[in-house]
Amino acid sequence: MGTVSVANKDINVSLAEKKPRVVFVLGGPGSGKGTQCANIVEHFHYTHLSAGDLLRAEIKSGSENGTMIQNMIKEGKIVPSEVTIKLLQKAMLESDNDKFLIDGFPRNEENRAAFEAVTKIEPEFVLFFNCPEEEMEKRLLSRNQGREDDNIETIRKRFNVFLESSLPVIEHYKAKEKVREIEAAKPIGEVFEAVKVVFTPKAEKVVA
Ligand SMILES: Nc1ncnc2c1ncn2[C@@H]1O[C@H](COP(=O)(O)OP(=O)(O)OP(=O)(O)O)[C@@H](O)[C@H]1O
Ligand SMILES: Nc1ccn([C@@H]2O[C@H](COP(=O)(O)O)[C@@H](O)[C@H]2O)c(=O)n1
Ligand SMILES: [Mg+2]
Repeated sequence: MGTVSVANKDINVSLAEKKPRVVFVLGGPGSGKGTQCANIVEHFHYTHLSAGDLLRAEIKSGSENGTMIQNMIKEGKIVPSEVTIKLLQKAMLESDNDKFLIDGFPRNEENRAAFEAVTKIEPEFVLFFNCPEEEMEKRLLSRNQGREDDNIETIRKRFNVFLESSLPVIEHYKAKEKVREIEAAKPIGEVFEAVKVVFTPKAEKVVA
């Protein structure tokens, strides 16, 4: 695998030439996407790109888009695709890896269509953490990571956005038979056992 570095201005090596393998990781707020991605990275050597984390880093960097992004996150709204896709493209180009977990993206139809049009990348599959709202709410209210959107008012807005805008994206991929659904309202270790089955190549699966 060739090293791709935006810092070295190696602009001739495009994302298309790199041909990254992408898994979209979706699920409601607090369903455990970030927690399980950390386990997948450790066991299956993917690079984890959380769209939310990239947007929060952009705010901290003092970027010209920072205030707009911060306001959108506080309201639980989806940031324009152009901004998020640029951050994802940059992160993929800067990585030496060619396998990516894209967590929390695409969040709506605009995200999905724009990513496909700009990058020409189709996900290998979509990992969907299905979790009841009641459980997600409990987890978010005790997350304690100082996130400005982990308050009950914003959490309710995020749940609405998930139902109205993100579930249709999951339906889109279900129609293409690309969704691998995981029951996420179980202890972290049990959820990961189900995740492992999805990521383990068929030939390696032991028949009991
Ligand atoms: N299976 C689980 N059982 C109990 N708690 C969990 C489980 N998975 C994650 N958590 C906890 O719930 C909180 C939310 O998890 P996490 O940050 O992974 O969710 P997320 O889907 O990435 O949420 P968001 O969309 O808000 O970023 C964390 O405090 C995490 O430790
Ligand atoms: N594709 C995305 C992903 C996230 N956002 C904004 O960030 C917030 C937090 O995202 P998490 O995945 O960390 O929960 C989210 O509520 C959105 O405001 C986005 O705009 N587009
Ligand atoms: Mg997360």
